[in-house]
Amino acid sequence: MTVAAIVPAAGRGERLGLGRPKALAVVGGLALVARAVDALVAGGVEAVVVVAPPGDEDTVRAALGSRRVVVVPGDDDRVGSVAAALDALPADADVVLVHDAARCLCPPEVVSAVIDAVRAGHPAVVPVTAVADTLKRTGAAGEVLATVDRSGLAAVQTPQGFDPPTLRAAHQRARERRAAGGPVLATDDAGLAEDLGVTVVTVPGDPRAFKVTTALDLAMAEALVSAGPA
Ligand SMILES: Nc1ccn([C@@H]2O[C@H](COP(=O)(O)OP(=O)(O)OP(=O)(O)O)[C@@H](O)[C@H]2O)c(=O)n1
Ligand SMILES: C[C@](O)(CO)[C@H](O)COP(=O)(O)O
Repeated sequence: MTVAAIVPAAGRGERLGLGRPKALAVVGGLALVARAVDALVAGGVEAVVVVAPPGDEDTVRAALGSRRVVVVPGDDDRVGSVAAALDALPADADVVLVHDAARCLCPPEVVSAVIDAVRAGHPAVVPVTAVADTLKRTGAAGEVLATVDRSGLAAVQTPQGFDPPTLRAAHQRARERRAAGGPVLATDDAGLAEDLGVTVVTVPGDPRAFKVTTALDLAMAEALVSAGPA
């Protein structure tokens, strides 16, 4: 039995604005995608499928160096990119993680906690952190409509863990919804599993698993790597 992972790295990184795919941005001398793969392997992942921007597969392979990964081309959105990797998973995988290349500093302990929870029998697992800010619902003109009770809310990170049939069924349902002209509203894989009626459980996430989205995030990642192990 194998612990496998899909690393969606096919985004264009518009909000980071480097003019090249975000997964190829470098922190402490290593591309984000290489750091994300290393974190997964350190946490117990044995086989990795990286999803590259179509046309940039060789550049992504070069950034990954000698790491033993399969690289496949992605799609227009994250859901499509993860789906594009499903057929490249090892046949004997009993756990599949999906981990954003952009969450490049995820501690290995988070990875292993997600794997352990799937192996304990949970079909879908997400790492979460507490929400620190007050949350408000706003209207079209930016006016505050209501204050949201944050006590029952959590911020969701990756890696998200699944038993393979659950992840495949979740993406099959998403494909069917798209084919029928309906929207795919989920912004993560666990959301697709929820759409199937699967109960998703949580494990503790970690602030270091933040998603590099903007230039400030990239600067924070660089500072954390320069500061050394926390
Ligand atoms: N078509 C896409 C879009 C996103 N992703 C991946 O999904 C993760 C989370 O996406 P996000 O942080 O939004 O990355 P980008 O889409 O690159 O960012 P932006 O929205 O700023 O362009 C990233 O690792 C990204 O590479 C992907 O594989 N395929
Ligand atoms: C999958 C994710 O990282 C969980 O928080 C998040 O939903 C990705 O969102 P994005 O808009 O594709 O960056």
